[in-house]
Amino acid sequence: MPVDPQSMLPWLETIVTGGNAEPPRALGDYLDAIPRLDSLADLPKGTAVLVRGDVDAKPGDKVGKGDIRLRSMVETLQYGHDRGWVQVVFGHIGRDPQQSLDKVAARLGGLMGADVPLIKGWYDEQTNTVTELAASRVADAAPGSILMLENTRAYDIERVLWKAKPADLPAIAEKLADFANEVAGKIAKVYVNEALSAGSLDASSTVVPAAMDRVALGKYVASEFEGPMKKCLQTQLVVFSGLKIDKLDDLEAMIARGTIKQVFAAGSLAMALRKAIGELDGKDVSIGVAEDPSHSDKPYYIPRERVEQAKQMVAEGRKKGIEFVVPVDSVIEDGSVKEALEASDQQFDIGPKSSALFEQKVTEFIEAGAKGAVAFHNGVFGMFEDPRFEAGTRNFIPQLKRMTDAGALVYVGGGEGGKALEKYGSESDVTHVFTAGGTVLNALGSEPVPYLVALAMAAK
Ligand SMILES: Nc1ncnc2c1ncn2[C@@H]1O[C@H](COP(=O)(O)OP(=O)(O)O)[C@@H](O)[C@H]1O
Ligand SMILES: O=C(OP(=O)(O)O)[C@H](O)COP(=O)(O)O
Repeated sequence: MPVDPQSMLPWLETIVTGGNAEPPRALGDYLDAIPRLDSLADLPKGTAVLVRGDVDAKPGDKVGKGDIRLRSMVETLQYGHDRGWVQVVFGHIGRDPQQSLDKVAARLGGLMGADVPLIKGWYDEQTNTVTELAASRVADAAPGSILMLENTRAYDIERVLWKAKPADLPAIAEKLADFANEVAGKIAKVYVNEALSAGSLDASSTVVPAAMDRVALGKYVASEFEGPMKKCLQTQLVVFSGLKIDKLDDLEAMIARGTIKQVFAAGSLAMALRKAIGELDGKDVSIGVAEDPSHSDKPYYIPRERVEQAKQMVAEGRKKGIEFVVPVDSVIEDGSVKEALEASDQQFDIGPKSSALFEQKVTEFIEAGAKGAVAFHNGVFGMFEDPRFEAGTRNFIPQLKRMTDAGALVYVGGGEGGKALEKYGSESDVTHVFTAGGTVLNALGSEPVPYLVALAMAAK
């Protein structure tokens, strides 16, 4: 059904405010509201179906390399192929709008044992229309075909919601409604989301469903949310690290769920927590340049309100018996190790005493009876791409294996944490590795996953 700009506006408000529901809906509520792939079993042969695909991949020289997200789509695409649907896979690759999906289309073709032609120039931003070329390629495709549209981020409209505030929405609602209607009118009116990692506010994930007659969750995405993701909602031990301080919101939401007993933190989060713990215990802890307002434009900067937030989290957490395990030393910019940072120091990794402390705390977790306990690991402990700052991350990966071997269920978020596991250990060291980073944090943390919000609305 075409969507008009008046109904697009509240739709967009819901998307950019992260659900906007009171009380906020839980992951399970969104999942219950969205049909699964089997609900489309009655679609006749030849039906065009848009598949929002997890195409942000870097296929290596052979199958199995860099294509895990593409392999995650195979079951859903095979299902549609067996029913003779014309499946049109679309999605983004990287953040550079010039990047092409040609290698991705070729690898997907290899995985499916079929040619997957890539349709370039499928949208005209001047006229805000799907091109005739793209429309006719889809209309003329034989039943069972799989086609791919070129990188959705080649078009500005795909990214127009990224920084949009509610006040900006009236001015863009019409254009986005036109976009959704064009795609529905000229490509397909049925939509499947099989893109676990597509967690940003891309129009292909959050706006196009508005004009669809029917939507469904793909096989892989549904099973990841229903299985491992729901299991992670019961985490007892969480390891959180990385550079993004807004992960503090996600950590707070995870703690609020009430199952967490131990928090291991490194990176920026640990800086905020170290400062907070120091202030609560009456000690003056410096976190170096991370608290220097002249660095407020830097990614490692920790605004004062984040320290206040961390203080509240620690104070309340301690009352509930939650243990916060934070670094006791840091590797700074020149590669040396310091226990107390000076005002001009920037930390790039945790130090050896911290690694020993983390190992000791994992031992305590195991000795307390880890069997069946859930551990969730996200991020990296330092700038691990540089050998001078990799030791903290490298030393912790074997701790994940120790927990797994002791019977714990260990889950690792994709993104950098997943890369570190691949580099210093192996997937078999843990229970499960997600093929997404940001989406997992959304699902477990403070904001709902935008595409689940969109699909739940579309399903209504
Ligand atoms: N001190 C640091 N601690 C953690 N990560 C850092 C640090 N300095 C730089 N980084 C970089 O930040 C990236 C990871 O941060 P982040 O984006 O928060 O994690 P993720 O992508 O897993 O969500 C890595 O590329 C890492 O090299
Ligand atoms: O690789 C991705 O996410 P991830 O690094 O959170 O796993 C996705 O393609 C999302 O990418 P984006 O953060 O550019 O939207």
